Amino acid sequence: MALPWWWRDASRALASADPSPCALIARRAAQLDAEAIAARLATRGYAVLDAAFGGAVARAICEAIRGLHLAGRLHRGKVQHGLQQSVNTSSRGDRIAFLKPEDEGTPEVLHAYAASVDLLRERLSRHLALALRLEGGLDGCHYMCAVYPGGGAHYVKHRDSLPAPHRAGRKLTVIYYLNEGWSREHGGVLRVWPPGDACEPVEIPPLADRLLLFVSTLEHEVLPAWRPRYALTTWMFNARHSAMETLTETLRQKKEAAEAGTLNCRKLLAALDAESSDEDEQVVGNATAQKVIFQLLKRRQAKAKKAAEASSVDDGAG
Ligand SMILES: O=C(O)CCC(=O)C(=O)O
Ligand SMILES: [Fe+2]
Repeated sequence: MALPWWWRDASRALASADPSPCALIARRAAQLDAEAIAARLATRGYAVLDAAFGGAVARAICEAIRGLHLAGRLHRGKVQHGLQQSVNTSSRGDRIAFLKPEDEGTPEVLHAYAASVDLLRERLSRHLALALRLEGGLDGCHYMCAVYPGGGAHYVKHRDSLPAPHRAGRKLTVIYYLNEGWSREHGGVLRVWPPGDACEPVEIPPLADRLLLFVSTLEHEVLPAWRPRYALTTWMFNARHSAMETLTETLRQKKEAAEAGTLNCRKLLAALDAESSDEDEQVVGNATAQKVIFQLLKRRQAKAKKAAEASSVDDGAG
């Protein structure tokens, strides 16, 4: 039976069409040499891969992030102090958004990228030397897109994870750079300090289609960028260490709050004894107020007991 004319035309068109960025990502990701990347990370602490997914993929991802930026979905990057965060533009000038690939609003190409990087994580986590180096396996990924708007936006020297003896959850930082036509005068170079004291930093310009992986405890810094600079960052994490890190920090904060409460309580009681009312109401938290009331009740009880004893002595004397 002869095929209809449209069938022949359609199949020709399909065969000649460029594969979509999503298809390209999946294809190229499968070709990445995870074994070689893992070996390099285990020995040197970082690995740079150029022409990682192809220029078309970098362009499509860059467009998707630009779209999120224009739609107001990015916010100022925050500086982390334990579990607390604050905006500090002199430390960090980027605009970021954490991506949840499962969210409906996530562009398809970012979804495809996340799926492929997650596959790379699985393959990297089978490498024993790397697991030993990271003191744990790689259980999942968190994704963040970032735009440095130019005008000297930078990120001061920092680590994404605390080094030993801490066992932080983030194990590997993986950055896909998206900047076509980037040149020296645009700045925005990433400096990474490889392990070992004597090492000079390695300078990595954020060139389009470059994939950089490094151990998250390494110090690094983004030099001032003079043109908008786009990147998509993934943190590969160990689930048990992440949970322990959160728990340790929560306990530390609770202890700190309790200590501050005890101090406030002493100050308040001293103020009560001195019958002064200079204390700033703002320093009194709920827990502190409870402690103060409890102390007052105890004092009242002690006073009442003393008075009762005194009156029974009086009665006896009468
Ligand atoms: O974009 C980069 O090159 C690094 C950014 C960075 O260090 C971070 O977001 O923690
Ligand atoms: Fe970082």
